[in-house]
Amino acid sequence: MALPTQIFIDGEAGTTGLQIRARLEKRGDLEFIRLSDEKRKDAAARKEALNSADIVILCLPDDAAKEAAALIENPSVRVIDASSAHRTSPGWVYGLPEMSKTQRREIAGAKRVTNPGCYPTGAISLIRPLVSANILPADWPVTINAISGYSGGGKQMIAEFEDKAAPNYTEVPYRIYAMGLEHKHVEEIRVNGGLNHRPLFAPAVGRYAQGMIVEVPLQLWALPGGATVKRVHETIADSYAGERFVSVASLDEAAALKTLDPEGLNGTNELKLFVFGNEERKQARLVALLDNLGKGASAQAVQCLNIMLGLDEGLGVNLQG
Ligand SMILES: NC(=O)C1=CN([C@@H]2O[C@H](COP(=O)(O)OP(=O)(O)OC[C@H]3O[C@@H](n4cnc5c(N)ncnc54)[C@H](OP(=O)(O)O)[C@@H]3O)[C@@H](O)[C@H]2O)C=CC1
Ligand SMILES: CC(=O)N[C@@H](CCC(=O)OP(=O)(O)O)C(=O)O
Repeated sequence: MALPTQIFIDGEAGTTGLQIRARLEKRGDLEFIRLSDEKRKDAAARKEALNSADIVILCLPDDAAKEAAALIENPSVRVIDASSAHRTSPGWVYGLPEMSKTQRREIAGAKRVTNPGCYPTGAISLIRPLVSANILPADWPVTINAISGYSGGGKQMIAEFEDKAAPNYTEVPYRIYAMGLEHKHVEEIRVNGGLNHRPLFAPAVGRYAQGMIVEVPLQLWALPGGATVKRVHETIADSYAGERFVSVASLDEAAALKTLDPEGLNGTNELKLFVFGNEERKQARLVALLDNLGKGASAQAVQCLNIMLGLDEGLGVNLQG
């Protein structure tokens, strides 16, 4: 019988780390290297753990994730980084398996996998198939609107919204942010979406813990080639046919919806895409629904881990061959 895979989650006490741990806890094929509370930020203890694991999962702020990656000297250690430190770095494979027909295989063989950002998971999944099909020119000035639950900001933002004793405690119901147009996800979306120009990204956070909606509005009449709602939907749906964790609502299902709840997929690794459109007006709203801590972080990291371990995702894809 094969020995259990040794896993070290650096940052296990944080929002993403805790959820990864909870998802993996009962697995008999894995064993965990853990540091005591006093040692979890001790560089020497972390270095030893980082170099003893088969697979390390980094659930740290960006600077600490860069530091952790640099501490790894053992060439057999494989890494999944949940932070945004390496999202567009050379030598790191982007951990969104459904992004292209070859991505799953690249993840399976990778030593360094960068887990996608929560907003980029939704945005790239909507944009990339349309750019690949030449419906959306790579030069198009894309806009992305989004709302996330406050757990997207990690322990600090959770305290801001939940802990009345926190210095910055707030009861605000909704707020926009990143008005300086320098959000850390923009370049990641541009590169993996296949765009030539930085999309205009308008995120917001709401007074609820978890779940997000990412939206790309499109004036179809302005697109060269004059795409229809039907063609946009078909193109996106075809891209994810047969995928276990990404689904595309039919146009009828989308048309029947009066509202959409950002918490609808909480606790899952699912991503659901919608094309809301009006053929006569030649306008569409492309929408992605996901859990920022599920497909947007922890559950996605577990999916990458499974692919790296060569485990069957139920898709009939042979990654070992
Ligand atoms: N929350 C989300 O929706 C998503 C988060 N991510 C990314 O995942 C990463 C973790 O985020 P999140 O879990 O939300 O953040 P948290 O702030 O909840 O957790 C970060 C953890 O890292 C620990 N930590 C900080 N510095 C060090 C260090 N030098 N050595 C060891 N441990 C350290 C913190 O310790 P302490 O407990 O003492 O503060 C904390 O436990 C971030 O890069 C984030 O951008 C990615 C996708 C979505
Ligand atoms: C609501 C909120 O603040 N969300 C965070 C993004 C979530 C996150 O941690 O992003 P990564 O996936 O890149 O690590 C933000 O906008 O900075």
